[in-house]
Amino acid sequence: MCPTMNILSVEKTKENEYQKGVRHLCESGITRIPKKYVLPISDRPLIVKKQEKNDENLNLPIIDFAQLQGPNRCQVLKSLAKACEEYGFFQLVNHGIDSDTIQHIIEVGKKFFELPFEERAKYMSTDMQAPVRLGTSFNQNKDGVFCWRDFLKLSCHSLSSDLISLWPSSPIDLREAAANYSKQTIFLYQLLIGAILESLGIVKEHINDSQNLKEFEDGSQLLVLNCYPCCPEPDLTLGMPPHSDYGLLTLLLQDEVKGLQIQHQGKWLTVEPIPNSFVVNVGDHLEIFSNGRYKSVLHRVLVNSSKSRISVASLHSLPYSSKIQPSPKLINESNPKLYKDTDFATFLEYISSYEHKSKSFLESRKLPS
Ligand SMILES: O=C(O)CCC(=O)C(=O)O
Ligand SMILES: [Fe+2]
Repeated sequence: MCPTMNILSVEKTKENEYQKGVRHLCESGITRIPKKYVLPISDRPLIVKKQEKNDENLNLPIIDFAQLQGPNRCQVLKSLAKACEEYGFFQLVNHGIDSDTIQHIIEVGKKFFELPFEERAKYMSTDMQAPVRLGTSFNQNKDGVFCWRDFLKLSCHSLSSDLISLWPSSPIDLREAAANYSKQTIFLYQLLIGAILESLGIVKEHINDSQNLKEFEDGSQLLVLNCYPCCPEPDLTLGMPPHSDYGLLTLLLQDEVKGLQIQHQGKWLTVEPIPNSFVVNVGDHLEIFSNGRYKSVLHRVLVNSSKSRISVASLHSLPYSSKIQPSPKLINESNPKLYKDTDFATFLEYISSYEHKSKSFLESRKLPS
């Protein structure tokens, strides 16, 4: 074999290995990260020293869900609107989902990623639309530099027993934990999106037939279990690159290990985990629906050398038959329409065909001002 062929086939073998994920890579006992994961200097995180740490920690606005359901609703709706406008993020406490349900999903997530590679590999797919998909990086079909994340995506669209039977059978209680978690987060989401519409001044009576409340309540749900293994060189890579979430709302559960950063006033700030809370963020579809009033904000994930981290993102979006468009209720002479209408199929094609980074989808939808 000629030397160039040899180099090419070695590179191809390495590429195939990286497709197997970060946990698989770590199991080989690496002490440095392969070049495939090393970001260009300008994209690397600046991991700050201990004494400066307080400056970059962020206490997100806190929304008390129990208060939202009580006599103080009006006041809480105002705080909700402010959080969605200024941060695009908030922490939700007193949400009513019991701590057993929460611990259970985190536990099965940890156990799943600890399974032998062959067991996990059954669920690998590079098809972005697969109902169950174990994958790695951000978009492993497209990413030039890989990020330090493995994930399991479970589609929860109309939670039928046929769908659940496609989910991993190991660990033994994964299906039960994920189905229970899905039901409870859908319920929470429905109450929360109702409150968000109300905070935008769109109450039930004002929702017209073309975009009725049911569309918001009956949308799709995707659960993403994210696993970020310990990384020997955390300042050279990221667990997730800067991105915004595509849907209406994301309910994120993180374990006690911090890593999530959001971009706020031009700075990357680390979100302090609060036990038993959700980090909730506005997605691209809600930014469009609100005609830019609520912000879908860039966020990314740092990794660290001593602790692996698990998070569970529950992504809620409109049904696949819907049009993604600014609410006519929020458009008037002083608030002209800022985004084009998009049908869901066009949107899905967009996210699977582009390297879905930064705010590129939103940028592509902006109307010239
Ligand atoms: O793991 C995290 O903290 C964030 C995950 C995330 O941004 C996502 O799944 O879209
Ligand atoms: Fe995200």
